[in-house]
Amino acid sequence: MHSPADINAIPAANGTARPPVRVIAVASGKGGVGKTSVSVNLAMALVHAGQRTLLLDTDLGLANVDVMLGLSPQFTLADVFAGRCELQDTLLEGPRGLWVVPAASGKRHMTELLPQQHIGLVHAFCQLDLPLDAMVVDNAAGISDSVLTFCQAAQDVIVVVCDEPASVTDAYALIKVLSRERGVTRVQVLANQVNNAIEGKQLFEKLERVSARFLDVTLHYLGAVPRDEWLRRAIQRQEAVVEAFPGCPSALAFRDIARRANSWQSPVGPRGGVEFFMERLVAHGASAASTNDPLRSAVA
Ligand SMILES: Nc1ncnc2c1ncn2[C@@H]1O[C@H](COP(=O)(O)OP(=O)(O)OP(=O)(O)O)[C@@H](O)[C@H]1O
Repeated sequence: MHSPADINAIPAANGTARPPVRVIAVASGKGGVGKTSVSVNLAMALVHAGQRTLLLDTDLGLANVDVMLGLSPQFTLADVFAGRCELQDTLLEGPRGLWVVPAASGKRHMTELLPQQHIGLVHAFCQLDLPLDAMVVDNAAGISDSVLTFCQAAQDVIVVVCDEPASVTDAYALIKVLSRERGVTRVQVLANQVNNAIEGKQLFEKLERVSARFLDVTLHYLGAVPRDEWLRRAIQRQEAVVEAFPGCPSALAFRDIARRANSWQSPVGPRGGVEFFMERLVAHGASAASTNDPLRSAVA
């Protein structure tokens, strides 16, 4: 395993300078609000917009990106951590050349990545020689260390919220921890399963009011995805709705959101590829590790 300091010594696989990859972390606090649907469709919509995109499933407890896309992984991230394969072996090619790194479903003991595993992941990604413009990270529900570390390392965090009291409360809890404990100053809010545009905006305003009062974070309204029967049908068909039913309301909303994400300021960093994100991941994972139970780290 590599220490955080070693990471700077890891060369890009082909030694050439590449522009930094735009990394977008998708999280929600509460489960079941549509985070994976958003990740899958945003990634697919970015591909439609000409962005070479990788979708990384980091939900090691209840992974389902591959199921949503009808892909059959032979290996998953869990196999990488167990030393059974290289990260390269987990790569799946989805529709239109979307790259997918699946996680493993039902591994209850793997719901949390240890700091060393974060570092191992960094090393593996630095060796992965994929030409990429964007990476979408589908996080687990909740506010575990892994979720916080992935969000903190990404250039942008999308918090998915829907019109249920628990969703709003949990989204606020996530934003609060990201802001207070991880120094995140900017969060994109996406309202999912809304009945109309006004409902989406009101949901955002509710979160914004309370955040502006108590937190040092700026919330941006990324937009709303309507509650859409076509999206459910696409899930049944194991396809992204932007692929299966490109003219339906949710697909149009996802395309709009991808357009907006494309207009965000590009990341700047001394190194290219995914190294920018990965170095941040290691730095933040390492600082989180220093507050962790040393016994827990020692058994990794
Ligand atoms: N915009 C939408 N319109 C209609 N149904 C939706 C929409 N978004 C999500 N759903 C429904 O909600 C279900 C849960 O969505 P999804 O699996 O994306 O949520 P999640 O937040 O990732 O859940 P988990 O936390 O369990 O991973 C989907 O199976 C789908 O039926």
